[in-house]
Amino acid sequence: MVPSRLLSVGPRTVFGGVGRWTRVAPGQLPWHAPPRLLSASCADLSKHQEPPRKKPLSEKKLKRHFVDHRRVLIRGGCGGDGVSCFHSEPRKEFGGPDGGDGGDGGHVILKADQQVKSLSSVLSRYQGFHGQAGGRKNCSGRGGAVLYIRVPVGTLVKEGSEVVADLSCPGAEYVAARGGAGGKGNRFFLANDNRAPVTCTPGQPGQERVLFLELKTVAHAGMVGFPNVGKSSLLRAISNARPAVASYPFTTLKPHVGIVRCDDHQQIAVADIPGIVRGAHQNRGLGSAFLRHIERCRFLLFVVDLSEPEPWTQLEDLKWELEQHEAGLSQRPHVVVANKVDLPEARAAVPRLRARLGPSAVALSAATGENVEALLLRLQELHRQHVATELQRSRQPLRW
Ligand SMILES: Nc1nc2c(ncn2[C@@H]2O[C@H](COP(=O)(O)OP(=O)(O)OP(=O)(O)O)[C@@H](O)[C@H]2O)c(=O)[nH]1
Ligand SMILES: [Mg+2]
Repeated sequence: MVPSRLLSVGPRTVFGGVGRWTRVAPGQLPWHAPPRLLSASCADLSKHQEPPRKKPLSEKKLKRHFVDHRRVLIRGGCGGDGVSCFHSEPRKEFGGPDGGDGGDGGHVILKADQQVKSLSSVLSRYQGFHGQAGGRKNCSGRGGAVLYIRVPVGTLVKEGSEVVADLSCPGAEYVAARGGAGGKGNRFFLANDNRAPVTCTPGQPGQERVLFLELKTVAHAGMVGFPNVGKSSLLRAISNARPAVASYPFTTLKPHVGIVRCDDHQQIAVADIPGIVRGAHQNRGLGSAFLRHIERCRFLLFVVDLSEPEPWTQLEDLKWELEQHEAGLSQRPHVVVANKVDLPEARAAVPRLRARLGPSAVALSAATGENVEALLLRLQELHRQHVATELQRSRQPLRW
C-alpha cells in the first residue's frame, strides 16, 4: 500500500522499485488511478454502454484460418556412425577389434488420429530422431525413436501429383520417411585374412521427401448451404457436435463432424462445412476449395434458408457450384432441408417450396427442433441405401 499522504501532493513521491524513492510526474503514476473524479469516469462509461462490435474478417484472413492442405518436408533420422577401436586389457596385447555399430535412424510416420481436426497443427518440416553412434566393447548405438506426425482422419498424402497414401481409417499409418541405416563398427569387418580391421562406416542419412497433405473429411452426409442458413445450428440439433453459431456469415471456418445416433444403433456422421457463396468456384467467399470435404460424403444435405425470398434459387446455385467443383457431385443422393420454418415468412413459403421442389423437401427449424425427426428419418433411409449399395458392390460401408 502506498501511504495516503503521498497521494495528495503535487509532484508525487512514490515507490519506484523495492526500497527506492523516485519522483514521478502526475500522469505517470504506477498504479492505475486516473487523476479524476469518480463521478466523471462513471459518466464516461455510460457513453460507451454498447459492447464493442467484432470486426468483420477480410476474405484473406478467413482463408488463413482454414487449413486443409500442407506442404511438408520430412527427413528420416540419420543412422549413427560405426566406431573403430580395439579391445584394451592389461597383458592382452592384441585384443581384437571391438568397435560397435551405429543405431538406425528413426522413421517419421504419419498417423491418422480422430482427435486431430485440421492440418493446422502440422508443421512445415520434420526431422526424425538420429541413431546413436556405436561404442567401445562392441556396443551398438541406440536406434532413433519413431517420430509420429498426427494428422486428421481423411488425410490424403501426395508426392508430386501422385497419391501415395489415403489415411481414411482411424489409426492408419504411413511411413513418410525412413531412417538411415546405422554405420558398421570395425568389429563387423573382422575376417580370417584381416584380424585387425580399422575400417568403420558412417551412418546413412535418412530419407528426405516433400509431401503434400490434403484433408478430405470422411463422413456419411455433407451439409451444403449458403452462409448463415443455419447449418451449424442444425448439426447441433441432430448430433452431439457443438460448432459455433452466430448471426454473421462464415462463422464456420473448418469442417465439423457430428455423430447422429439412430434408434437401430447405427451412427451417421454428418459434416458441417463453411458456407458457399455464389461464384465460390471463382474463389469468392472462402472459395470452393473446402468442397473437397464433401467429395467423400456418401449423401448430401442441401440446407436453404426458408425465410429468404425464393429459397429454391439457393438450391440451384448450390448445385451449380458443386458441379463446377466436380462433375456429378450434385447428383449424389440428397435431401433438401428448408430451415427457419419457425419464422412467419418462412412458414408462409412452405407451400410454394413444396410446389417447386416436391414433397421430399423437409421444412424444419433447427432453433426450435420442429420437424427435426422427419430429417432424422430421411437420414436413416439414405444411410440404409448407402449400406445396401456398398454391400451389393462387395465393399465395406463407411463405419463410425
Ligand atoms: N429463427 C431461426 N433462426 C435460426 C435457425 N437456425 C439458425 N438460426 C440462426 O441463424 C444464424 C446463423 O446460424 P448458423 O448455424 O451459424 O448458420 P451457418 O449456416 O452455420 O453459418 P456459417 O457457419 O456462417 O456458414 C444464427 O443467428 C442462428 O441463431 C432457425 O431454425 N430459426
Ligand atoms: Mg456454421
